[in-house]
Amino acid sequence: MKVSVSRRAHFNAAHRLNNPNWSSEKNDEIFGKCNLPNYHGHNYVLISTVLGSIDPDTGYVMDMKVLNDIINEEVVDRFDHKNLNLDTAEFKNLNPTAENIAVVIWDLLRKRINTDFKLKVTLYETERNFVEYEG
Ligand SMILES: Nc1nc2c(c(=O)[nH]1)N=C([C@H](O)[C@H](O)COP(=O)(O)OP(=O)(O)OP(=O)(O)O)CN2
Ligand SMILES: [Zn+2]
Repeated sequence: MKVSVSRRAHFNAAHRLNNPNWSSEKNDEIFGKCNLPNYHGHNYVLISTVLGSIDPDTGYVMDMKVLNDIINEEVVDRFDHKNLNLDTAEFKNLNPTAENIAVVIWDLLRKRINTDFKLKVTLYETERNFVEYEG
């Protein structure tokens, strides 16, 4: 029997979508206002979901306090109030789209969560735009 546990977190960050191999005209055509040179921000909402068996001793799949500590250490401390393009190593050479941010976050969390568990991240960039990644 597998059960999932999820933890919601949030971080605020600035970004600019840009492909350095394209002309400014093409970047404007593809990314529109998301390519504006002075960056813009989002209130990102991250839902991290761990799927596994219930430990008969604790009744937990995974202690959500431990999950919360991992999310804070790996994601919130790293990205909150940062300019993703300028301030983070992860997006120096990677376009900080919601898709790429979700994959980067999944990789960071995956290293810290027992491989007995499946991991899924859902990242809301706006109230209406969200992406999901599960490896
Ligand atoms: N596949 C993707 N498409 C888009 C991404 C992305 O990361 N992946 N990102 C953007 C922009 O960065 C931003 O998310 C769009 O913001 P906005 O147009 O303001 O989106 P809203 O849902 O808040 O606005 P609406 O009022 O619903 O248009 C664009 N595309
Ligand atoms: Zn944006």
